[in-house]
Amino acid sequence: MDKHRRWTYSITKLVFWATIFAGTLLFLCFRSSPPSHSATMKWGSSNNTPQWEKRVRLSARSRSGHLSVLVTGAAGFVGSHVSAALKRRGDGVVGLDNFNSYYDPSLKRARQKLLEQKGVFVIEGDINDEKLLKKLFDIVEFTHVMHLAAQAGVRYAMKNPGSYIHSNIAGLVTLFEACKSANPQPSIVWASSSSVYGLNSKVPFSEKDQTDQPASLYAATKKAGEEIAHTYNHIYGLSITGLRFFTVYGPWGRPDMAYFFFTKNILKGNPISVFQGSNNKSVARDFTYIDDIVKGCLGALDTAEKSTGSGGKKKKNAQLRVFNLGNTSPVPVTKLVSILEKLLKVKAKRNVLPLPRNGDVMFTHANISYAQKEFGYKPTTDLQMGLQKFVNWYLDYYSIIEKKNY
Ligand SMILES: O=C(O)[C@H]1O[C@H](OP(=O)(O)OP(=O)(O)OC[C@H]2O[C@@H](n3ccc(=O)[nH]c3=O)[C@H](O)[C@@H]2O)[C@H](O)[C@@H](O)[C@@H]1O
Repeated sequence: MDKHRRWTYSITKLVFWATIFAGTLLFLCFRSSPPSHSATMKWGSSNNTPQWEKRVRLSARSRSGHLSVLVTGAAGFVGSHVSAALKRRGDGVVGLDNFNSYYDPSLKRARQKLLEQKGVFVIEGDINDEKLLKKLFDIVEFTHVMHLAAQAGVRYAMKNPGSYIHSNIAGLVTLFEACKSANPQPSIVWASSSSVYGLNSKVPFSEKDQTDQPASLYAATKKAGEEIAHTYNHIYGLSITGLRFFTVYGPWGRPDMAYFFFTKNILKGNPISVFQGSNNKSVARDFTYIDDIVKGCLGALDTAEKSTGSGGKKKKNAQLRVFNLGNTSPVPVTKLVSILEKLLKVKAKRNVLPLPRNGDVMFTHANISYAQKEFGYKPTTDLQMGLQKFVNWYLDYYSIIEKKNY
């Protein structure tokens, strides 16, 4: 072999092995990168691609005559249940959630996984992200927005007030801005809270009652949200419905809520703090089961009129509503604990403490006649039955063997 041929042979060999090496590397990269349906797909320049857009469109596609809904807070407790229910009946659903760590994000990921199996794409992104919202409204003509993303919890507001402003005020405004500029404008249904009744003592709570004495920053941000809704309805013709949820509980619930962490602590043999008012008065809540809340959310969506604005301008007056979604029968927290003890077959170690002045109110009690009249809202699950379903889920989800020491 002459010198020139040897040289060419070596180069060819080098190119051959370099190609094999690069090919292997590429193969390994693609194999280890998440598949397109991965639950961890995050919004950002790397996936703001035609493929990402296709997934959004596919998820938003509804059966003919059905709704196309953007659900914010879709990996949350109420959001995941509502998203699943909408998808089940043929509506198109795109979810949005920032997966923050206010409570265990692995529970949010598990909800997301379930939704993805049902064909609901949940985008990881924040409602404060204007660009993302604009992009979503550019890709899909959403008929409705179900806005459930929020910083929840009444007591946590003293620890992290900024998070309430970020999500419940700034986030709400960013979302309303995107909705008012969208063409067509969607109708909006969003989660307010029973906490807006604050120190109200007239029972049962009616939507007509005054709500100007919030007892927590959380309540104040929800009340502010109702006022902001009024503004966007008035100026831009957005159709907006606020739903005042009353202490929603059930399977896949929020670990920061009392019924949830009571269950955890009772099972672990840890003490629980049961709050009590002055003169040994029991604190009570109008606990409302998740399936009843979902029916209320769907009823509100189905009776929402269209927004009337376009190009950011109002054409005529649009619908503005607020509904209580409660159970109409308050139950003392002491009774909640007794039901849990029976269901878990474990005696709770109760520490009775005076109701702290950190946002809690003595009782809540919903008058639901308006929601009943407008969309036939009628809760059917009492606390005993609802907690039974929650406990079944809890034991299954956390794979805990029931203790037999009651
Ligand atoms: O419906 C509402 O408006 C609100 O309902 C719940 O707020 P809350 O009713 O305070 O629910 P929990 O935190 O689960 O408390 C339930 C009851 O247990 C009591 N509690 C709570 C914690 C505790 O350690 N001990 C205790 O006795 C509370 O005083 C309250 O009466 C949610 O956490 C809020 O996000 C929601 O907006």
